[in-house]
Amino acid sequence: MVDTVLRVAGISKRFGGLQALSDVGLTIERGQVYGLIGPNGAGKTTFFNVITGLYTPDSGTFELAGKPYQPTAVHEVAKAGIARTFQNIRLFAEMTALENVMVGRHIRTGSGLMGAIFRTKGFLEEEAAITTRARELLEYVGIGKFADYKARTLSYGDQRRLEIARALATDPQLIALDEPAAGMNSTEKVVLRELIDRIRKDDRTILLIEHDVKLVMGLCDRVTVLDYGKQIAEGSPYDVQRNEKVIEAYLGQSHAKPGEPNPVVNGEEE
Ligand SMILES: Nc1ncnc2c1ncn2[C@@H]1O[C@H](COP(=O)(O)OP(=O)(O)OP(=O)(O)O)[C@@H](O)[C@H]1O
Repeated sequence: MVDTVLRVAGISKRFGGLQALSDVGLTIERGQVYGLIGPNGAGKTTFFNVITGLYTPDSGTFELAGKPYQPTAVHEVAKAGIARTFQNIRLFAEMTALENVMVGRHIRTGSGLMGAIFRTKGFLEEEAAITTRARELLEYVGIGKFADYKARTLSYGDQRRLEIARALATDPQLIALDEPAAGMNSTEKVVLRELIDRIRKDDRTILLIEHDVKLVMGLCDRVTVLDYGKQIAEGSPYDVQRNEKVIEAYLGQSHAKPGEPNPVVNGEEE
């Protein structure tokens, strides 16, 4: 049986005179890594911001794990089951790596403020469970040894992995990664790729915006391509790389000049 995690349809979003998204829709099945690509300014981040409740869309319908949801507030969307990372890393810089992950986990806990103030037995047990889970997740993403380091002291690649651990801590239906490889060197990218592969194998579902086309094509089961806010292709990486409209969209931008290797076809974009 096909198990759909995210189904969105007819998403449009306008900023003043600019149509940033026009009637965009996609369906992501459980266990898929789904890629969202497109030249600069195509609308990828706007799409992420709409489905995660940061921007209010002008139109669109949304369904998460078979239930309609309204992406009206970020915390509601997180509770509903979408966790995300950001293009510009957003960690609590002065908190430790462990504390950053614990913050993510608190979304799924119930002791509340009174429990915290009076340090009830239930609260203390819950905190212990949260700490254990947060440590496990830091190990899982490969930065367990930095649990007690302040987030700001971690390398760029490790901060990105910490963001992923924090997102996983919410036990999401869908984990949305906004350019996870941005600014990484090639060694860090290999490690990231292995991590995303492992997350998928552990039965998670991933939506990925990424500029590194090689990474997208190697990892994703399905890909949607946006250009000027419109969906110009959807399909397997193999088909999308050969789609005329996609090749044109990338050639038409600064990504590659005519006569130079096309990043979509050759998967060489950095
Ligand atoms: N808050 C906003 N207000 C006004 N215009 C916006 C806003 N956010 C995005 N835009 C515009 O919407 C269009 C789509 O931008 P968006 O950031 O979604 O593209 P993108 O595909 O993520 O680009 P990039 O790959 O460069 O990150 C761009 O023309 C951008 O300038």
